[in-house]
Amino acid sequence: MLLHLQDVTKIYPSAELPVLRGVTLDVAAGEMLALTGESGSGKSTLLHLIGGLDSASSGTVAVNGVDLTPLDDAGRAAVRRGTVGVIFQQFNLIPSLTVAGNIAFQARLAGCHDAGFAHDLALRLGLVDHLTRYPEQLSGGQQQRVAIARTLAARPKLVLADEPTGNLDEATADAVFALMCELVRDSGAALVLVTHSGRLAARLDRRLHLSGGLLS
Ligand SMILES: Nc1ncnc2c1ncn2[C@@H]1O[C@H](COP(=O)(O)OP(=O)(O)OP(=O)(O)O)[C@@H](O)[C@H]1O
Repeated sequence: MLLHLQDVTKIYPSAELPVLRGVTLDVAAGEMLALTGESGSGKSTLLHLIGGLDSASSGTVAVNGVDLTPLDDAGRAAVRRGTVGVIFQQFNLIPSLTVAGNIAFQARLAGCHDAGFAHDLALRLGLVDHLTRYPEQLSGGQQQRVAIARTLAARPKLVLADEPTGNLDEATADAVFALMCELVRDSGAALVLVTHSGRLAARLDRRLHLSGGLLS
């Protein structure tokens, strides 16, 4: 199993109640899953645990056969670099790098930069005329397409996307979402998508709902 969560709980030190109360989840290689839930239900928290950006209070989080729970921040980051790609709502591009530099950034960190593959992604995402521009010179939809290219250029086995089209108008969001799904599917990666949109969730293989700290 590419992703395996067993009885995962999360209690923030400053909070009285747990955000996650025993989440168990398996995601197979190549599977595309939507995670929905009310605001504050813990969707981003769960995604952060899967991506190794934070640690669980108890339970097991295993990515590609590696249990993240005993690892420190650096250990989790090492697993993430080689296996997991994250796409955020706010794009999170590096302002001082060009589009080409941003696309290559994560693949370089992961030690797998391939100029031909990066160019191919730029072509499919309609970015070849913008490669020498900087993020601030791009529209929101273009910036998110750069973020998608940057993530996929590192050839992750698992893509985590937190409201990736939440900052875009509906027409742009639909186009970017369709392109993201097509490219993730072609890459063979699995996708865990956090979304408020039932419409977008309906387009994926499987849907799970987070409520009261549990998945159903
Ligand atoms: N670092 C933190 N410290 C303390 N509490 C936190 C922290 N991060 C999140 N929380 C709390 O945990 C709960 C779940 O937050 P989370 O961001 O995971 O929810 P969400 O479902 O992603 O919400 P939204 O849909 O609004 O983005 C919320 O009550 C939030 O206030």
